[in-house]
Amino acid sequence: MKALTSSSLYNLKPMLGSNQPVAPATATARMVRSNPLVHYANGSDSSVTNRSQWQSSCAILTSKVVSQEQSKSSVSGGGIDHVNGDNGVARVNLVPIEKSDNNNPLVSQSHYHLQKPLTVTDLSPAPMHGSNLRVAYQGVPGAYSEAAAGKAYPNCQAVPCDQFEVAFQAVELWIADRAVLPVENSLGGSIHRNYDLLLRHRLHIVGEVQLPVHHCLLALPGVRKEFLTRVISHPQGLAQCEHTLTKLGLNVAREAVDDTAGAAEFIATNNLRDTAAIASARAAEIYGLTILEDGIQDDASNVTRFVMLAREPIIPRTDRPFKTSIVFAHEKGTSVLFKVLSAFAFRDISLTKIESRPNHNRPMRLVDDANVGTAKHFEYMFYIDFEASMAEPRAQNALSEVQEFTSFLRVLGSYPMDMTPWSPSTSTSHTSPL
Ligand SMILES: O=C(O)C(=O)C[C@]1(C(=O)O)C=C[C@@H](O)C=C1
Repeated sequence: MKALTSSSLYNLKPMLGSNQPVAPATATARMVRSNPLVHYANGSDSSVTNRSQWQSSCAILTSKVVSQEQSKSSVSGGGIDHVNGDNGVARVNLVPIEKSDNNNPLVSQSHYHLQKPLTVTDLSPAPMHGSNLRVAYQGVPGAYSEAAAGKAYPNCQAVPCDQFEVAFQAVELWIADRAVLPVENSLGGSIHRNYDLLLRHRLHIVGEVQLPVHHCLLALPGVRKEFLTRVISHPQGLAQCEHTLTKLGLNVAREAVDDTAGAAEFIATNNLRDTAAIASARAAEIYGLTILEDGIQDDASNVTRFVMLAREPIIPRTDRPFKTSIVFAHEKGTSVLFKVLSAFAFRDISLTKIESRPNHNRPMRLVDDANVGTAKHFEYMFYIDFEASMAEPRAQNALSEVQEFTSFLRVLGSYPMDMTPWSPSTSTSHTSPL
């Protein structure tokens, strides 16, 4: 499958029907009520979806839309006649039900679904496993992100995207159902860009996976290490193998590319006999390269943590360990951090991650419940992951307190923890069922 690019997403819009963006049904869902929603003042908030796609997927829903202007425009195609705007609420007309064709099981089945009233089961979150789930990831086949998609959603359809931002947009535009996003590695640390993207988009974290990352040095068949003048990979791949490359005597140029498997593909496509790639054994298989060295990560227990993103949050539970991710800021500076940490310490809630991202010169537009927006300047945005479910009173109380200390607080998601024990990584070629 060809990787999605931002221009291919743009080209897809007219094909899907209307190219008018509209907010998804839960775009305004707030887990901590009366909390301001964040937008970038420069209008870069791209939490949009395709109107006709959205309408055809949910025939009997109403949704708050981005603006009255958008809600008033009529839509053609997608099986919905038109949408009326009224105080920012779009009413979706019901799809007319055609005469039933009892000889055609598909037609009669779809009518059955249209006529059947919604039940509690219909409203429960989509199953974690399902062969129909389309999962967007950054990279090309053979990338670790593809393996993470397969670990999170066995038998899913993995959708390659050329950039992380495109993976977010693929979900927002209903081209994919989930996106999988690397956020931190045990050797290379945080993948900062993805924290910024989590803030700028309105997707929800619905799960996490820890993927052991087992790197190989790949080259064209017949190439020996002595021929190499260059090693290419994703910056994280290069960082995770830095010392081993030096130990192997490979003091050659190191160049960063978009993803590890893309590096392998680049060597194969351009028949580069002086270049090696750091990538997975599966990438070697796909692009016809040989493995010069196996397991070249600097630490055997090299693990990358990925989060899964969806348009809707999942309902937090207490029957298994959950983690919750939040982002917060205060316009009066960073002294708030100590108070926030104490809200968790006081309730014995363990933190598994703290990240701060500078936010200078990026005013943000916060929207309150009355839809009134104000521009705020935050010097830093703080991200925290803590080990508790939003369904637990202690987590709810901690967040109420955090909300008192902060000018901006958003729950990015409350989701089941990946409890897989961290063990030395083995080859990832067998971990991906894709
Ligand atoms: O390039 C890939 O294969 C990816 O999936 C990206 C990525 C990352 O961004 O950290 C994922 C896992 C590894 O840590 C190396 C690279």
